[in-house]
Amino acid sequence: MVSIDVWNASVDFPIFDAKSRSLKKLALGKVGGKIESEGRVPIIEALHDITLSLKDGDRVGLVGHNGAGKSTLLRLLAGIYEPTRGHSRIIGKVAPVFDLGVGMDPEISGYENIMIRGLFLGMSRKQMESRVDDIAQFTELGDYLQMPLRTYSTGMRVRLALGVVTSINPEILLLDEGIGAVDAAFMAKARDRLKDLVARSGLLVFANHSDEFLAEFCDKAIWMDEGHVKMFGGLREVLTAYKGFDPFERTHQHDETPVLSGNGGE
Ligand SMILES: Nc1ncnc2c1ncn2[C@@H]1O[C@H](COP(=O)(O)OP(=O)(O)OP(=O)(O)O)[C@@H](O)[C@H]1O
Repeated sequence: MVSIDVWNASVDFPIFDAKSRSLKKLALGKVGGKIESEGRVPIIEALHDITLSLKDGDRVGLVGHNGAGKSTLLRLLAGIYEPTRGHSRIIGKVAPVFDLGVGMDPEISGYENIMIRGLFLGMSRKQMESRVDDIAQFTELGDYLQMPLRTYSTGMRVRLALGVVTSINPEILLLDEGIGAVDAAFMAKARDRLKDLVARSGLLVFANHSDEFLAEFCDKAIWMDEGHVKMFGGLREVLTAYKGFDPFERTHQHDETPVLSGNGGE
């Protein structure tokens, strides 16, 4: 059984090359973590005193303003960052999908990149060999798959990356935004694969600014604010508190299917 537990965890980033004058300006800003500048080296407190318990079957959306700590929290949950203070325990194999381009080599072909990216996400060579035709077909990239990745457009790269990501069998799936940049028809196709991917994942944490995406994949949510967990609960309850209105309200009485009234909280 997979699980992630975090106890009173904080993540600090000391900034050795910051200028004190620009720091004063930053202190007036609304976004970002808390900046402590009393010592000689300013420290950004990206996460502060986080306690969380996630278990098998959890489908958790992650919301919050820019710089609230969502990406840093995902990296803590992935075991990429160790807590500066506090503890974390991750049971299960993590597939971190933070940047669709990570693990891709521009100089090798699309086919070779499918293999490399799959291995990077924890699959074996054999598993990837059995999936490569299906992935190739999904991407609709045809002969381009034999060309080096550097010849691809942004949308073509995303197609390739989405093909690989949606083919894996993750125990713990951590998704950061960036699942965009493809045309609408392809996105509709990718959504079905994403749904299947989430269904076979043990545990999902998904940072996204779109209510629609969150409603499709998650039933719980964490609201991050200035490095703190401001709220952790049911998706609807958390989104309502975060946005100041209920995004599912219009359909509540007559229909269980949510019709959403807007995107993002920013
Ligand atoms: N590598 C780093 N070095 C220094 N500070 C960092 C680093 N990564 C994040 N931070 C700081 O930590 C805080 C949280 O950033 P994080 O990227 O986790 O926010 P986020 O909620 O994912 O934001 P966004 O929605 O804009 O992507 C911010 O104040 C940011 O400046």
